[in-house]
Amino acid sequence: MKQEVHKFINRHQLISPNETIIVAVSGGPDSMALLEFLWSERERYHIKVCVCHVHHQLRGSEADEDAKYVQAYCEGKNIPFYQKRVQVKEYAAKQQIGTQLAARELRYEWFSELLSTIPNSKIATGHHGDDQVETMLMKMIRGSMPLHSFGIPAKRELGFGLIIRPFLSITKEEIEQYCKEASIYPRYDSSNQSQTYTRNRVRQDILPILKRENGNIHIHMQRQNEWADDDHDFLMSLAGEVLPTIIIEKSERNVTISRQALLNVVVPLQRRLIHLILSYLYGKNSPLTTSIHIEQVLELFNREKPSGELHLSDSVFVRRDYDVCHFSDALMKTIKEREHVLSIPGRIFTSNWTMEASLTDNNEVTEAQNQVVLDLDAITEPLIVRSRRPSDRIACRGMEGTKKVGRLFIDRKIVKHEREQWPILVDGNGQILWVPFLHRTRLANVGPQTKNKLVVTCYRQEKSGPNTGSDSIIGGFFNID
Ligand SMILES: Nc1ncnc2c1ncn2[C@@H]1O[C@H](COP(=O)(O)OP(=O)(O)OP(=O)(O)O)[C@@H](O)[C@H]1O
Repeated sequence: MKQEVHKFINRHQLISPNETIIVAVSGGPDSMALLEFLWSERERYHIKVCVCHVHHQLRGSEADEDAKYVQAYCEGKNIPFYQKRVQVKEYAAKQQIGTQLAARELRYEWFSELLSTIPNSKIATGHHGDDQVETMLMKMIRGSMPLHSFGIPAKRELGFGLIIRPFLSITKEEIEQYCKEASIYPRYDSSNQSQTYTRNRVRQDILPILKRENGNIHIHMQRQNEWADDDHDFLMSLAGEVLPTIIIEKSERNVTISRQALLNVVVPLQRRLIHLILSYLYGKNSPLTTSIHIEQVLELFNREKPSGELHLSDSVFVRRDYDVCHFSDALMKTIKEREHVLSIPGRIFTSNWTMEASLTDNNEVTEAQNQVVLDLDAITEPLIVRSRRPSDRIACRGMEGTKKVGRLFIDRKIVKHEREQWPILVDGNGQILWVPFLHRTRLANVGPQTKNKLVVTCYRQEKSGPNTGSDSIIGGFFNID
């Protein structure tokens, strides 16, 4: 096991002489093993080792015991120990994110602070090969793959420093064995056993089957990651060279390109060119630069219809006028606030949700909380998606007369700020067809007379933190892990 780790550290040049490695230790087996490993090998690498521990104040006395355990271990070996208490619950409520994500964001924020205060330092975490497999599987399941590798990177930038993961080439089992041999008796986090979190379901149900098929799956996935990154770097450098040849006009907030010039290059370069443009306009880590958005833009450019629009968010806009395509957020200012035309087929993204429309002849398609099925010929096109207005009323199915949309929100106890962002589907006459998850109109029902069956689906976009796959979209408004 030790040899594997040394090989991995050298291959990825994770550690350099005279550095201080700040080991992020939860008290669990992975980070305790990492601490023991780096501490015992500190002379070999000519490094200083210290420890940081975050007290999340989430698991009552269990968390107090974790902190005491790590501190006592460090005192026993004279390892410098840093600890910080963070208010996860308050932060999660303020940011409207899950506690797991809130804990992670606060942890990484402090890691970043430590990197700026401790000179020549790096943070090391205990992520291992099984974590790698789980992460990649989860991203594949959610469909949130970026263009580059989608696993945990062996090293990446964090604030002004680097975070490294020396254990990615070994398994959890090897770590447990190492702990035993080194007489380390780590703490076990009871929430790791819970089936509540998607990761734990992947860990407990899917991973064992894959490992039974091939115990080296973590190595194969790690290799896949590394190759994907090499390919991506190469393709990105090519895309950088091609970019000026497709641009017609560029300003701080707009990019205009030639569609034909884009479509003349191979598809992997097309994807990266769009990625470069979106990153230029909206920032490298913007959730608008994911494979899903890129796919949508390419779909718009490849359609038979010579013109069309795509709304990637409330303020981000792509428009095709024959061969000239505009990427802009300034253009949106001229459009009526928060009103979007939903093409059929088509999809609209905002920072919070995705609405998707298509025609189907599948008789199995049914309505669900996040899906409505309508007779297209009974409504006036175009379909419009917009936020609510005070005078909005809907002719709810199963009810007489009309009901105020505001009342629907109140009845379902939807909080005020969510109401403002809730998508509402309206037809060309301004008739409300659907308030996703709440009510549909009693009009435009599908029946034997229906020739064109329209399906509209609404997805809530998950909010996530840095490098957790901030691009993921999940099906279901309330399904946030
Ligand atoms: N409370 C914490 N304080 C410091 N570092 C932490 C803390 N929680 C997690 N980490 C770091 O992040 C890594 C991954 O976190 P995760 O919660 O996935 O841990 P884990 O797989 O249960 O690992 P461990 O066995 O080390 O707890 C850990 O190995 C550790 O390096």
